[in-house]
Amino acid sequence: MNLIEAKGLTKKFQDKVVIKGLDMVIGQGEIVALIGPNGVGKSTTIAMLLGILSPDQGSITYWRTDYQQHLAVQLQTTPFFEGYSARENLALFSALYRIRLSEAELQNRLEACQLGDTGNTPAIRLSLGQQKRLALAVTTVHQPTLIVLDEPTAGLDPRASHEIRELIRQMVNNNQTVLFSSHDMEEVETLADRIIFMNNGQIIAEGAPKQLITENGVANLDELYLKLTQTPAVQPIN
Ligand SMILES: Nc1ncnc2c1ncn2[C@@H]1O[C@H](COP(=O)(O)OP(=O)(O)OP(=O)(O)O)[C@@H](O)[C@H]1O
Repeated sequence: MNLIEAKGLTKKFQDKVVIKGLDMVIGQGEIVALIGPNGVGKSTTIAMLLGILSPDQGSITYWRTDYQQHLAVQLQTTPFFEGYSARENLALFSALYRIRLSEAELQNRLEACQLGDTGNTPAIRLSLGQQKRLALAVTTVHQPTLIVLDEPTAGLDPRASHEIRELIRQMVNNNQTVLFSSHDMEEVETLADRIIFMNNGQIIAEGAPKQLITENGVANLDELYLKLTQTPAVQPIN
């Protein structure tokens, strides 16, 4: 089943067309990586898919009409209530979603993201890796179908990044779908089932990491990235 089907999306800011007739499908249970250089339109595309921004042209079909209640979005900033502990933050976010979690359920959720021992620590005092894990716990407290993550491991050390990737894999094992953006090609290669590669407001390549590597005759995704984003060499004048 497809969760999202977008067709012919176009978006203009002032006079500049930043998304140019983009078609995109997100299937249930996938981990999809949206990649491409800075400023090519990834965030604009995500904002349109989430219904935050209207496309100037094109259409988006969702798997259910109340799709917004079954979405989670985690931006790079961590959205905690200052002065409250990790556990209290989780309880506050669940209240926002009108979900009542018992003390035992709160503890289970904290343990699921390796924060079982740090529930009483003020959220903003946690390490960056712990904060990112808590942010995942609070943004997914309502068990959403589709989770959108903006550079989920940006700024994290290798172990903290690994732990976030494990949480993302657990979500998909739990029948959730993840769409994430990243500039870390090694991460994309190990995590994504499918890559959507954008450049200049369009999709220029799409497929499983191994398939794209083979099709383009490159050794890895880093090389693919360089190949697909290279500017044409200046032609000598004869
Ligand atoms: N609200 C806005 N008003 C005007 N221009 C905008 C607006 N939002 C985005 N843009 C422009 O649209 C283009 C695409 O921006 P977008 O943020 O979608 O790129 P991106 O691929 O997500 O970049 P990054 O990887 O740096 O996050 C950029 O040129 C940006 O300056």
